[in-house]
Amino acid sequence: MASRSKLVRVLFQTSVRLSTPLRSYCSAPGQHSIIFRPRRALLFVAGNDERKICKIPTLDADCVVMDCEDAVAPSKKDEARKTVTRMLDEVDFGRTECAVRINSVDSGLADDDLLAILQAKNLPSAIVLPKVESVEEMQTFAANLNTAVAEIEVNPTFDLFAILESAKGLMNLQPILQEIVSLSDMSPFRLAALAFGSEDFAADIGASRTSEATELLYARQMVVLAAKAFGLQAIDYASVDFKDTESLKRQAEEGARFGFTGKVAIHPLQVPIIQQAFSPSPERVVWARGLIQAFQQHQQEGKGVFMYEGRMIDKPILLQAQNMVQSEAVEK
Ligand SMILES: CC(=O)SCCNC(=O)CCNC(=O)[C@H](O)C(C)(C)COP(=O)(O)OP(=O)(O)OC[C@H]1O[C@@H](n2cnc3c(N)ncnc32)[C@H](O)[C@@H]1OP(=O)(O)O
Ligand SMILES: O=CC(=O)O
Ligand SMILES: [Mg+2]
Repeated sequence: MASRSKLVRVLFQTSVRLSTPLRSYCSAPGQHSIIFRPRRALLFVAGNDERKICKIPTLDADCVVMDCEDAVAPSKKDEARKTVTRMLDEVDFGRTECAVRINSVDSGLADDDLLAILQAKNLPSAIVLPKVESVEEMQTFAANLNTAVAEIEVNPTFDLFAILESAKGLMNLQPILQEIVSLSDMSPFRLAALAFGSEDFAADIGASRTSEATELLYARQMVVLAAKAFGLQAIDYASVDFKDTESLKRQAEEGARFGFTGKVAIHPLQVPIIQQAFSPSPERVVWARGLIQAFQQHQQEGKGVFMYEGRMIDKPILLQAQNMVQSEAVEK
């Protein structure tokens, strides 16, 4: 674990380095950390699988996550780092945002991942950190990222997606999030999303996975609640049975109803199904717009509650309708 004094030293070194903008982000330069990005499908791909990475621009995913962690065998970690770094520079990902999942802090591999990836000229806009479990490892991550950034000539800022996938991580969630927010004041990252890692979580608590996912219910809702409390996007689990597209549709629609803003995809077949599930349907948007208008009329008449298309409407339902209209607007 990095001591506070080491962290402060590294932060100081970072703050005095050159800031010539020689590099760029691999998607949407200039939009980083300012504009809300829809991240409905986050398509994972093994970092050492060049053939699959080269297919990404044809798949119309909101976000690709090139993986250096569990999709990569221990003997291929170095190959994955080199391939990801090269792909960042060689592939035009078009509208698809680029993220990289590094190994967990606990693995001892995260430093080398960061140092390698930061050699790319087109840096990823987001870093995905798996198996987040403690305040101390977030301090180590921040110190390591600051050290790695100090080696390059630009001042990037990364969106951070933290994956919660253990009982310990979920039980420590609030202090972890508070620490990340305070570290991000002095570090080149901004926490943007929480993701739920169902497969590691099931292994951690000794659960058996089912298509209905009732064994994940409490943990998923904890992730959504924490994400909303901290103003973050919430990314639901990977449905690994990728040929079962009917179940995927049901699972993705359920995630959207729970308040998740997106979902992990592992196969191209899943991308359109997930993106559709996390987009409000045109009929719902028309319904929401009508409701908002009716609400305003009733407010002018001094009525807080009224009936609209057979349902009782009051302020919280107005807020839900406003969410729907807003999410349609950002996805355009
Ligand atoms: C629990 C977790 O940690 S989830 C996150 C980590 N897991 C991952 O990253 C896994 C990502 N997914 C994959 O690697 C693959 O989809 C697999 C291994 C599951 C199946 O791969 P394949 O056997 O090649 O599947 P399939 O033959 O159906 O693929 C159809 C086409 O889509 C491509 N494809 C498959 N998955 C992906 C992907 N994730 N990204 C881009 N292209 C892909 C294949 O290359 C193939 O095209 P090709 O014939 O031109 O090569
Ligand atoms: O990392 C993802 C998971 O499900 O585990
Ligand atoms: Mg995992």
